[in-house]
Amino acid sequence: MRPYVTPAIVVHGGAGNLLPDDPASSGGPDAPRLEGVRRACAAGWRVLSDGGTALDAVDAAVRVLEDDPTFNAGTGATLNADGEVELDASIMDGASLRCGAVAVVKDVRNPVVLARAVMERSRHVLLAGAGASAFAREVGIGAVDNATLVTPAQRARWEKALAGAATAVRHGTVGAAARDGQGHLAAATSTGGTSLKRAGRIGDTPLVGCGTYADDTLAAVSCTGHGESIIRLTLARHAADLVGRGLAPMDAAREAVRALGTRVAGEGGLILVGPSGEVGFAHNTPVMSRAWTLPDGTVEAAM
Ligand SMILES: NC(=O)C[C@H](N)C(=O)O
Repeated sequence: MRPYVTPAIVVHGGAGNLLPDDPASSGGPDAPRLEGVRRACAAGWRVLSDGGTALDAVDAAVRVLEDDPTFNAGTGATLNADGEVELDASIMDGASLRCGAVAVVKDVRNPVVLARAVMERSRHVLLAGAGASAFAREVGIGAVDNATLVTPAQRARWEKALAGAATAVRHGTVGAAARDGQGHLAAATSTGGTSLKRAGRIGDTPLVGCGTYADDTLAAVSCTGHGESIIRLTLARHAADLVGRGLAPMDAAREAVRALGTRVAGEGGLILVGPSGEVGFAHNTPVMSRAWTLPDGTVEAAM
């Protein structure tokens, strides 16, 4: 039996710009984005402190963020060029290296739950589109109308963007990485992708090794930012490898994000947890909302 170690969790609510119409622009500790990542981190911590697994903790934390309309995932996700929500998500267990992912899902409220079902209840790693929806129904995940995932704020942004009035590029994905009391790692990521993306576009989030990676011997990582750049660098695996090569988690996060900028001119950020439970995060965008726990369970948050 492995000795009990102090659990740790870190979550993010996306890297990007702070827009004037962003509720977080009002600043202060209660701004919705900070409040959201704090709540998600606390939800994950509750699972860990009750003796739950890292996998359950990242699942719980990401679900909170998917249900929070402030974030670009689940309800409140950004709209594609056709004005619809198309969701991507993935989850990975660092102990077994099992993983599951879904892409281009239009009718599921919590894509991270479906990604986990792909991991645990199918023979596959990644299901997309109509096939993912059919699988959701098979495992008892109910259908929601696409319109219920669209918030008035995102509809208004979409209309502005179509009219060419929106200038700022905005990313925003959600994710979590955790270590549990047994020392196992897990990570999960969920997104609506990039705004005005072509229908059918798939970003880094559901691609294991790109948007998400977890290996008990390396690190658990969740990425956010320009998906096409992140894919080219297989950023999550790259960051995990840096920890594996001996970099401290914070240094590994910084080095991986530096490479994102210098090698592929990509914008984004990432969070990670190393095997020791030390967390790391970095971004090269103006902001990245994030929250993490201290060993006593206190939640810290920053933009
Ligand atoms: N919001 C994001 O972080 C975007 C996501 N990485 C994607 O490209 O799909």
